Amino acid sequence: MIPGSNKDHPSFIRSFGYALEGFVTAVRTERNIKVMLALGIAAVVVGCVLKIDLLSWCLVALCFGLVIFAELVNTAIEAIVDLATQEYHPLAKRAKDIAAASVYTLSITAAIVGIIVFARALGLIA
Ligand SMILES: Nc1ncnc2c1ncn2[C@@H]1O[C@H](COP(=O)(O)OP(=O)(O)OP(=O)(O)O)[C@@H](O)[C@H]1O
Repeated sequence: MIPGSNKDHPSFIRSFGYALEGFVTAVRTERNIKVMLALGIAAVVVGCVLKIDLLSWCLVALCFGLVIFAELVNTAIEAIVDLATQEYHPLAKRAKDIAAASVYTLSITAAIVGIIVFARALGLIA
């Protein structure tokens, strides 16, 4: 039986375990998540080197988390679409393209925030 399909929902710890499993699977199978994690780690290193302030750390953490979140949701949507059809379908294309667009929208936003945060830390902007 699929866990959670009856009235006995999995415990919090077991649910967290499934979520962790999902995260590990996504990191193992999706190149984009690896790239985003590497960029996030790079941002943390640059933040340490430039000694950015607390609010800037909050912005870096928020952007990092949101981009990873979007990529995870995008990966889940891709899996659902592939489960629904292995054939070419305009709606499958629409769903995957829009899900991918959400990741790029957030990535570009995070890049702009990162440029502003680090440019300010370097004294390039007030
Ligand atoms: N069943 C389908 N029907 C129509 N178009 C599809 C279908 N599956 C994929 N596509 C098209 O191919 C593109 C790439 O799909 P794919 O599933 O390979 O995602 P991906 O390139 O692995 O995405 P990501 O890089 O985020 O992992 C989609 O954005 C969509 O335009």
